Amino acid sequence: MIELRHVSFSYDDKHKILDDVSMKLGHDNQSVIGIIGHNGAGKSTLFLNLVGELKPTAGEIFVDGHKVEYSKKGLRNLRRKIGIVFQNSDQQIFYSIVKDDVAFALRNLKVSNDEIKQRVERVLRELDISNLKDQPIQYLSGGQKKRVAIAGIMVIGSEWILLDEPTSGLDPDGRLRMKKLIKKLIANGQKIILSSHDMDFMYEVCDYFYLLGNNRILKEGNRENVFNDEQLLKENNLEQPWLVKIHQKLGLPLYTTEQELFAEQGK
Ligand SMILES: Nc1ncnc2c1ncn2[C@@H]1O[C@H](COP(=O)(O)OP(=O)(O)OP(=O)(O)O)[C@@H](O)[C@H]1O
Repeated sequence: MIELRHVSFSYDDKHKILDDVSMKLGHDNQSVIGIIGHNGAGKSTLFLNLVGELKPTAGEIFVDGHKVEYSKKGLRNLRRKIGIVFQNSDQQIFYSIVKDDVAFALRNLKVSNDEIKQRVERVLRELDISNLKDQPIQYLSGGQKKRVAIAGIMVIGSEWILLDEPTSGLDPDGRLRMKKLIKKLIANGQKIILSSHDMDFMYEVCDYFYLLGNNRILKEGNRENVFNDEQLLKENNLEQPWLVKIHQKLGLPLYTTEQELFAEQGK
């Protein structure tokens, strides 16, 4: 579990971006946790605090009961536990060739060359991008770059993976692949924290939600709890997922996926 105790964060002295935020991420064995909130609500800032790229200006973060230490060693340990895939894949490209880039973190963690080769090949296969192995990253499409960035995190095998806007810039096929990938990661025993403005995607994929707004957690809970509150979503510039709209407006049961709806209603 990742626990935030009274965490505050500001980039400057004037504005608090996170103000006394307490969370117990994964407290009830949730495997995909969604962070939602309007533009500028502080989702990315929260993520950067979770991976130790930013240090809370007040409060503390605990991972599996251990307080996060901001020493070199403490941060190295944290990176083995929590990996992040940034919204903009270009932010995490370190080498020009795909296989070297994916191997980057493992080299830093002093993993042997043989093991690096094996792990990189396995992850590229899992992501269906083995054919890109020797390609220069600069010539890849946005969706392909995203998969390379994810490979670079998956290869570490960290327990937690943070995905900041994983569907931005993806076409419907890319979005579907992302859903499948998340399922695969969960099946591997990994846990995901997701942030996205794509409410339909979030609704379907996550099993617990935090709504961030006014620098605080305004609401947390399961699908039903969070997405049935139309007013709160509106106040936070968030759209209700279409499956929730048809539930509320047409009186249909609250389905989790489109497949579930069509299977039930088509009977
Ligand atoms: N490096 C920075 N220096 C100063 N202010 C920053 C910095 N990064 C973000 N901010 C500010 O912090 C606030 C929260 O930004 P953040 O990127 O965390 O929000 P977000 O919820 O991820 O937004 P979005 O949905 O648009 O991605 C915004 O007001 C933003 O302008």
